[in-house]
Amino acid sequence: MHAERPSLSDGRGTHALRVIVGAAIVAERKVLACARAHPPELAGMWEFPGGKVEPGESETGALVRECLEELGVRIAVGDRIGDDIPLGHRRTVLKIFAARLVDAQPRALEHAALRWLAADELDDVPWLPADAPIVAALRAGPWLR
Ligand SMILES: Nc1nc2c([nH]c(=O)n2[C@H]2C[C@H](O)[C@@H](COP(=O)(O)OP(=O)(O)OP(=O)(O)O)O2)c(=O)[nH]1
Repeated sequence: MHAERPSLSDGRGTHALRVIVGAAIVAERKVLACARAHPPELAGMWEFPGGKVEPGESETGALVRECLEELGVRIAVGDRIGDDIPLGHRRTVLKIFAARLVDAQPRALEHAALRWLAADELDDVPWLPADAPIVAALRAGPWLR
């Protein structure tokens, strides 16, 4: 017997469910948006900082690690924003969490640029298409009020 990663069966075999986590970091009624530097097909599109949950890691743990790597900040992770978003044709979902800064100010260690956006500025940047429901939830919800 050995421990298995959570998995789903699709009738063609068993595949691990891959989870990408992202942080909607809110401060002073603005949310942090980050411009991707790579790969070329995603460069210039804006996203929430985050990345893949590695084997053995919690979703929250992955988000804290990614924000430290990408922005040089420690965050406190809050509630989910929106629902799971399926990404592409693979068994991958995107999950976004509200978060706040614990100490330092974010620096673009891996991104091309950072911007703090108020509710009425959310459309000022081209978000990755999958982020549209999250951007809509941020605009309608309590986080930026
Ligand atoms: N971090 C993040 N990824 C997003 C968002 N929206 C969205 O479609 N994605 C997609 C883009 C990428 O295909 C994937 C995340 O991959 P990534 O390359 O950032 O993840 P990672 O840092 O763990 O990857 P790696 O370079 O270490 O392999 O999820 C978002 O708001 N934040």
